[in-house]
Order: sequence, then C-alpha cells, then structure tokens
Amino acid sequence: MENGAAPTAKPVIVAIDGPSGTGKSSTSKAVAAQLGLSYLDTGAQYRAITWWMVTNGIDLEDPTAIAAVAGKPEIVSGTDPAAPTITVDGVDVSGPIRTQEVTSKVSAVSAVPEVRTRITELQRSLAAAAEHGIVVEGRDIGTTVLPDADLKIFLTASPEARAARRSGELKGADVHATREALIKRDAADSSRKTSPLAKADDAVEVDTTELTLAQVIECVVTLVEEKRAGK
Ligand SMILES: Nc1ncnc2c1ncn2[C@@H]1O[C@H](COP(=O)(O)OP(=O)(O)OP(=O)(O)O)[C@@H](O)[C@H]1O
Ligand SMILES: Nc1ccn([C@H]2C[C@H](O)[C@@H](COP(=O)(O)O)O2)c(=O)n1
Repeated sequence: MENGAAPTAKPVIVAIDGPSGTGKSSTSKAVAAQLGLSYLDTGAQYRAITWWMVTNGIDLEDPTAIAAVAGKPEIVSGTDPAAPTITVDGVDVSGPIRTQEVTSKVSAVSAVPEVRTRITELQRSLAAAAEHGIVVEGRDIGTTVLPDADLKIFLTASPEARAARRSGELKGADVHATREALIKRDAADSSRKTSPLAKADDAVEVDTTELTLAQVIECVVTLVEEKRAGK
C-alpha cells in the first residue's frame, strides 16, 4: 500500500464484525483507504467458495460432500481498498458471488468446518502480509481469525434499518422480504457450531442505526488513531 500511511507507523490490524447490512464493507473500505491500510472482505471469500461449489454441482445439502472438495478451488483476494478483487481459479467472480443463489447458499457452505479452516488460513496469511496493516471484515474475525487484532469493532443496526439499506441497494426490493432474509441468514450464521457470528469480549460495539455512513467511518477512524497513539 503506497497511499496515505505514515512510513514509520506500526502495522495495525483492525477487525470489523457484525451481521448483514450493518455497514461492515462500506465502513472497512473507507477506513482502510483513509488510513493507507489494506482491506479484506472475508464474506466475499465464503461467497467465492460457495459460487465454485454451485458451479461444480456439489450437493450443498451434504456437509461431507462440501468438506471433501473444500481444498480444491484456488481463491485469491486483492486487498487494495480502492479496487478489491476476488478470483476463483483465475476467474473474476466479483459479480457472480453477489447473486441471490449464492447469497441463499453461503451460510450452509460457510458452516462446514473444513471450509472455515481453509478460508481462515487464507485470511491469516493476507493479514500477516499487509505491510502497513489491514482492516478485515466479517463475522468471526475478532473472535477466531485474528483474536490478537489491535482493535475490534462490532457493528450493529436494527433489522429495519438494515433491510431499508439493502432494499435501496437492490433497487426497490421488498423491504419485508429483505428483512426476513437478513434475519434468517443472521440466525444461521450465529447458530453454527464452528466459529459463529459473535462479538468478541474486547470489541467496541457501534450501533449504526441512527448514524450516517460518514459518521460511522469517522468514529472508526478515530478509534484506530487513538489506538495507534496508545490512548
Ligand atoms: N450508516 C449507514 N447509513 C445508511 N446506509 C448505510 C450505512 N452503512 C452502510 N450503508 C449502506 O447499507 C448497505 C449495506 O452496507 P454494507 O454492504 O457495507 O454492509 P455489510 O455489513 O458489509 O453487509 P453484508 O455483511 O451483507 O455484506 C450499502 O448500500 C451501504 O451503502
Ligand atoms: N468471517 C465471515 C464472513 C462471512 N461469513 C459467511 C456468512 C455470511 O452470511 C456470508 C456472506 O457474507 P457477506 O458477504 O454478507 O458479508 O459469508 C462467515 O461465515 N464468516
């Protein structure tokens, strides 16, 4: 990363977790860009492996079948916050991983322990390689992937606010149906046995329901700067 980071600053690791639609991606990307850090969207990695399983006809009702092929696809994440990328076996899947089909199946795939082990290894190696530090966003970053992160943030927002944000993004999708789908995915992600969606004990919780995106970004940038200043 060549933008913005003070050359002498110690690499800083920031973990941002929370349920769907709380603003993790938008906040993490902006904070990383502003502070000259790398950025990793771990949800995109779980979506990418899910896309590969769908494309290859793996039975997603069968965790054993998922586990057996979890090591096969090569998933590569680009960590520039200005242009994050994700490829599977060299194919750009940034569009296909956002389809309704992948969204509806990603919780089943990401609940399989062999999938999590594989993706967690990738995440840790990308974090270790980030020269100036990194903002990593997901569901289990503060609790499992990077338990020694310098700063942990847990974003929340009411289901209504999250559904309104998502349906705005999906060009007027039904807010009620969007709310139900979010709640269902959160429940699956929070109740799985391996590394569920959870707030780390030492995470700072930020309720974004009544905040603009700019306010959330400012809040997180301030928390990172305070951490760097040793406050
Ligand atoms: N504080 C906010 N106020 C209003 N809109 C917001 C706020 N934060 C994010 N948004 C908008 O909400 C939508 C969802 O945000 P984002 O994708 O960052 O959430 P997320 O937590 O990463 O979701 P997911 O886990 O499902 O990927 C985006 O359209 C984003 O611009
Ligand atoms: N650290 C993570 C990140 C994501 N997942 C799973 C669960 C989510 O429903 C799915 C998609 O994430 P999104 O793109 O909506 O952020 O990926 C996970 O299990 N652990």
